[in-house]
Order: sequence, then structure tokens, then C-alpha cells
Amino acid sequence: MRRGFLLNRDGLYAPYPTRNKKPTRDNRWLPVLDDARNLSPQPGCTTRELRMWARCPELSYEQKQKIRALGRSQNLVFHNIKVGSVEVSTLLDSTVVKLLRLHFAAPPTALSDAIEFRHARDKGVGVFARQNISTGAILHVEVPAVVTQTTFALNSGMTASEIYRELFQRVPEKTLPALLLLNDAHPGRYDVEEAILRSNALAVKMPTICLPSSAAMGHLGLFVKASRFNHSCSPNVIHRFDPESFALTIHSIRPINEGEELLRSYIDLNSLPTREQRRLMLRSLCNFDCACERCTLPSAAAIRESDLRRQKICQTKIETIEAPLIAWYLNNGRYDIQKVIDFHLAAVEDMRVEGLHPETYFQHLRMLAICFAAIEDTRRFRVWMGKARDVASANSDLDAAREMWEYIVEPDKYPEWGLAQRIRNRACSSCFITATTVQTSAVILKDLSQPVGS
Ligand SMILES: C[S@@+](CC[C@H](N)C(=O)[O-])C[C@H]1O[C@@H](n2cnc3c(N)ncnc32)[C@H](O)[C@@H]1O
Repeated sequence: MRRGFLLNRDGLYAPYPTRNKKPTRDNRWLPVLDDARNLSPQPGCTTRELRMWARCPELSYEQKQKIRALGRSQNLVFHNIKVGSVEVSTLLDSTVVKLLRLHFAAPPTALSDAIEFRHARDKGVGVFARQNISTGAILHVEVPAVVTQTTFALNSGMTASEIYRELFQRVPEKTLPALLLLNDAHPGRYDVEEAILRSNALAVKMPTICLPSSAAMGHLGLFVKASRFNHSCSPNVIHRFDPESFALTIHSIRPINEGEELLRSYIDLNSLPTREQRRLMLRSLCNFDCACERCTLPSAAAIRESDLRRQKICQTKIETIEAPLIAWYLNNGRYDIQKVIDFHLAAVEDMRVEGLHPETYFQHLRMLAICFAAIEDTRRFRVWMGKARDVASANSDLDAAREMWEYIVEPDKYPEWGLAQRIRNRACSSCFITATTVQTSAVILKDLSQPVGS
């Protein structure tokens, strides 16, 4: 092996090892040696954290079993995959390789000319909208350059660094320079390949079966362009990886104005409601201090308010979202439906201010659509059903989105249309249900979609 030179991100030539002859891209199994106790440092998790995780005395019996099984059952192979005209360098368990399709499905098409890559102030490169974008649009589609199992036992005689280097060396020459120019969030701490993986990889979903094997350890993908999306604690895009097409898609989750930066979240925002928690996680995982709009609010009071709002959003359970409407129904509509509407409007407003779209967001939209259908308010029914439909299409639930569109066109076909009047008629004819006949919310909601009296 000799050392070659590549132009780095500062425009300087940096040494990078290249081979005299073309590197092989044939399958190569990692040998399994006896000592299977060490796990690889996990990209996206510091080595220290991982060591603590493996040694942690409080680790449950199942977790310890999983780590041991990982070491024993691991059967990793370097395997280059052809996805259309793109070649992907992977390190996968052989069970996963067997589950991959021979011919991948065609990925969806991205909105044309919707994004551009340019300087994003002190965050380096970022991605920006070139036009006004509506919710649910597909903004970017990309096949990964590298895919690796997230965590693996170091029982092959190779160090983690050597494994990552081999993965990079199997990347086609035309792609490699762009990969090597990706951001290094841990300068000087790791070898270049490991640093780039740790700083830029995104979680991807491989086809897996439920085995207590290394195949169940999760996977990471490295993308030349998708890695350039910066983080925000109030993101406007999400990413999804479809193993059928082996492609990642980036979707808008709210309307975006021309010139706005497109931002995804690097962390699970639903489990980290406070600014302090989010910043700690981003510092330990990604080694930067978040400069997003929610983390740089101008005063301590504004930050406290934002934390409280987020805690409320994160603590709301799907079941409690349905409760006010159920109470209204069980009380034969005597209770003012405006209170139900106000409850949902306040929750949706909190989510708008915080730029969060948890699972409960869709439920609030649905409840608002039901309320406005119940009082036959066509305009507002269309608004909220339209928003719920946007969420369904952003989640690729096309059947639900189509059905919602039909109700937007013909609101009176919606099962709850005129429900308030029907309940009043029912109450007058003394056939009323009282709160003492409390059923489970599932049954009541099913009942809500039946015409009253049927
Ligand atoms: C995956 S890269 C994103 C693309 C990167 N800006 C580039 O130039 O390639 C992650 C890095 O971007 C920067 N970054 C992303 N989001 C940020 C944020 N909210 N606040 C501060 N820096 C951020 C940090 O330097 C971080 O290490």
C-alpha cells in the first residue's frame, strides 16, 4: 500500500492511503476468532459510552445475553451491492445479505429543482429550499455509498478502524473523494473513515428477521448528499430508508418557504423535552452545541416556557387525546363541543410553536376534523382534514390520504357529519347514553363512526 493524496475540505492536499492495484470488491467474510467480548465503537455513540454499556452492572440479563449472542453469532461479510447504476460498499451479517432483493424496486422521484447545497453560516454546508414547498413533498432521494451494521463484536483480528477503512476502500473511485470531504465532528480523535461515519451516518433499515444475532443490531448508512442536512430541534424534514429500493428519501413535514434551510433532527425529540437534555445528547453523540432556533431563544424565561410546552407535548398519550370528544359524546352533546375544539387547537398551536410533529399531532388533527364534521362546519372541516391528509401522505399512507381527499371533496359523506344534531335528536327521544355506560375508547370511537340509532 502506498499513500496517495486527496484534496480535503480546506482545499489542501491530505494524505489518504490508496492501493497500487485496484482494491477488490468481491465478498470477503470477516473471520470469527475466539475472543468475542469486545464490541466495536459504535458510530453515533462514544467508545466510552459503549464500554460502559457493555460493562454496566445494571445491564439486564437479556441485554447481556444479547451482547454475548452478538459475539457468537456474528457472521459479517464485506459485500458490494449494485443498486441500479450505484455500487454500495456494505458490511452486513450474512443473514441480512440473503434477505436483500436481487433487483431493487425503483425509488420514488424527488420534486425537481427543490433544494440546493450551500454555506450555512457557522454550521458549514447546509441544504436550502429553492422554492416554496408543501407538506409531504419528497425533496431528495439517494442510495447510500456505505452501509454498516451499527455495532459489531471485534472478534475478527481487525480493529474497528481497519474495518471502516476497508469499507471505504471498497467504495467506487468516483464516489470516494466526495465521502472524504464530509464533515468531521471529532477532529483528531479518530481515523478519517471512522470520524466521517460517526459524524454523518444516518440510521437505515435493513430487512431483518427476529434472530438473537448480530443482524438485529441496527444499521447506518453514509450518504454523500443527505449527510449535508443540518440538525434542528424543530425540524422541517424527516428521512426514511426503504430496503425495497435501497434508497433514502427526505420528506417535508410542514410547509417550507423558498430560501429556508432544510433541517432534520439527529436525535429523538420525543424523549428529550428540555433544552438541557437535547444539548447534552447532541454534545455527547455529535460533538456540537446546537445553534437551532429553539436552543437559542433570547431569554431564560422563553427557554423555560419552551421546555414546559415540550414536556406537555411529550407526555400526552394517544388515549387522553380522545377523552374530551368521548366525554362530549357520552354526555349526549350537552357539554359544549367548543371546549373540545379549544383543547385540540391549543395542543396543535403548542406543536406549531415548538416545530414538533409527534405521533399525537395526527390524532389532534383527526379530532378537529371530527368536531367540525359533527357541527357541519364545511370550511374548517376541510382545513383540518386537509392537514391530516398531508400527514398521511408524508407518512406514505396513500390509501388513507386518498380516502381523506374524498371526504374533503364531499364532506357530508364523512361518517361523523352532522353528529351533533343526531346526538341531540337521540337525547330528545330519551335514548341517551350516560357517562356511567363507559366503554373503552376503541369501542366508542368505532361507535362514533356509526350513524346514531343504527
Ligand atoms: C452531518 S453534518 C451536517 C453537514 C455539515 N454542516 C457539513 O458541512 O457537512 C453535522 C455537522 O454540522 C454542524 N451542525 C449541524 N447542525 C447544527 C446545529 N443545529 N448547530 C450547530 N452546528 C450544527 C455541526 O458541525 C455538525 O458536526
